[in-house]
Amino acid sequence: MRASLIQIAVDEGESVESRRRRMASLVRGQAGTDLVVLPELWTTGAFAYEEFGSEAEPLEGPTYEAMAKAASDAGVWLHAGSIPERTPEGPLYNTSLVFSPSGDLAAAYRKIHRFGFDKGEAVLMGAGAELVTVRLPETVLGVATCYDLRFPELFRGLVDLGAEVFVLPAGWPERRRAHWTLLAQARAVENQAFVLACGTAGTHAGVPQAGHSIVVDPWGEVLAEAGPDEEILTVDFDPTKVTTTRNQFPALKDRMLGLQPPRRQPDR
Ligand SMILES: O=C(O)CCC(=O)C(=O)O
Repeated sequence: MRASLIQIAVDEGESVESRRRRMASLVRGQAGTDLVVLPELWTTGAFAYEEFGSEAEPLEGPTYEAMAKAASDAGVWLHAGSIPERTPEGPLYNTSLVFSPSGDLAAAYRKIHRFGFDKGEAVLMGAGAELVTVRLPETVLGVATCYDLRFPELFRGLVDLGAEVFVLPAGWPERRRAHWTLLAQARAVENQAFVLACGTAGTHAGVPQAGHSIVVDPWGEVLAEAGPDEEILTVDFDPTKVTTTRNQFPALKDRMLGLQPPRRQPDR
């Protein structure tokens, strides 16, 4: 399979509309690739909290329309990164969209772990509650977003649903780039799965972005890594390596489920 991760720069100097047009054209340029992956919240920037409300769109809004068309023009599976989704019932969500090569929506995933502790996304957006996988002809994708990378139990849940390739759009800050690389490799090794993690470049809301989108194989080896600037990272990988790795080193079969807390010792 061939995958392309489009690490676009999200800078304040460019309007959302211009970046959306530019992204659609970059996706159209990926014809011949099987799977294209975009970053988290690339219309506004993941740290542009003040833009979330004004730039939020319904699920089938302008980004959906532009990306559905770009996927079908290029004939690719497109993980279109995420949008700030406005819902009729009120809350915003950080929602990822996955399109099939005919431009149909194959899946939508609302980010489960919101970043910011007591501010930013954590207070402005609602939490998703459902794990999402997408079946491609060659493999099964497991979908997660940015801060989710810090929560291994989410990825185990995706493995239990059959995921072999984790696709993770992000807007990871430069300040914690070492964690990004380490956690991407950890999620790959512990789950014996591919990790395709696509971040942004540039600086928005005063937060320099890490870039360094990365593709890791089920043995934890880095197949490709971008630099800090805008870049399209293209990689060829063999999804059957997941089954081979899981058969040759069957650590997942040794999982001990349902571990109990320690029994209380009697007082002496
Ligand atoms: O976990 C981190 O260090 C970064 C997470 C983040 O930036 C996000 O989820 O938007």
